[in-house]
Amino acid sequence: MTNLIKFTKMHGAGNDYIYVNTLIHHIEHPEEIAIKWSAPHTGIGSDGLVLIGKSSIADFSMRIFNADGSEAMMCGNASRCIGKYLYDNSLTKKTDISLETLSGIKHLKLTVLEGKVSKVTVDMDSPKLKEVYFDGKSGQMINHEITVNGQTFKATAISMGNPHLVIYVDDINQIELPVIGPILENHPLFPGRINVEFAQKLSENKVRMRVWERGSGITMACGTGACATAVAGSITGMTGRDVEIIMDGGNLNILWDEKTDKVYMTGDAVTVFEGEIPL
Ligand SMILES: N[C@@H](CCC[C@H](N)C(=O)O)C(=O)O
Repeated sequence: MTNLIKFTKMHGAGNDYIYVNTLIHHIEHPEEIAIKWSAPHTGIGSDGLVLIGKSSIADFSMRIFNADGSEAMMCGNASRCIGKYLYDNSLTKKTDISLETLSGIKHLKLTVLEGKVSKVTVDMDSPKLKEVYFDGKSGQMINHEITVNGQTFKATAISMGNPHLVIYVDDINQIELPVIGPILENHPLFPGRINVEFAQKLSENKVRMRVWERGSGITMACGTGACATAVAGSITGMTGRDVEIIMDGGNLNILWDEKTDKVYMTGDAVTVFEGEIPL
């Protein structure tokens, strides 16, 4: 008998994932399923697969797999969508939800409009600048010069639970993201690969950003990437600590709180459709 799996396609700022409630359906090999279902022509089409599950240390848990099947530690846009999924499907009545991720417990604050979640603020915890994810050495990488295809960029590495390389440029339209993105993702400085954000300051509190995601390529938005971009903007003196990040698929508001050192991300969460697919 065919095992039909119920899924929900959701997006946050255009970053789209397939969501499965593992309280109902067990997914044995998520790495393989993520590749199969994310394929645009032969699958459902998405930036990856997100599994919602139970947790012994938080209200629920999240696992996130990129379109190439690699598992990531954290996903900002998916964490907001999970908040919507849980509330809109009556899996919780809470509007403050704790979510276990591979990078720790995150706290979600839901805004409910006419019985449905319209936006979510996530406490993304403190950014880390000294995490060992580049070059096998610890230490900071702030405005570090990296040359790719004859172009030299000033890059800042930040972990928001997952690794990001943020590069501020004068004109983002001059950046050939499909060419430069994969080179930086796989640069020898980053043995674990890295997410790459190109950013252009529009004003003290507005930044245009485009992303090349590790394991998924160009996506319309990246929540952790938006947080890293705001933090990099602030530490390099480009922006303030309260910034709107404008991406291809939508905007996110990022606040890096001076008192607590925590980063708060606020944005939409949208249900696109529900379906069933054979495993
Ligand atoms: N789109 C995400 C991040 C997904 C994981 C990332 N590609 C990685 O491998 O670290 C977000 O919204 O944060």
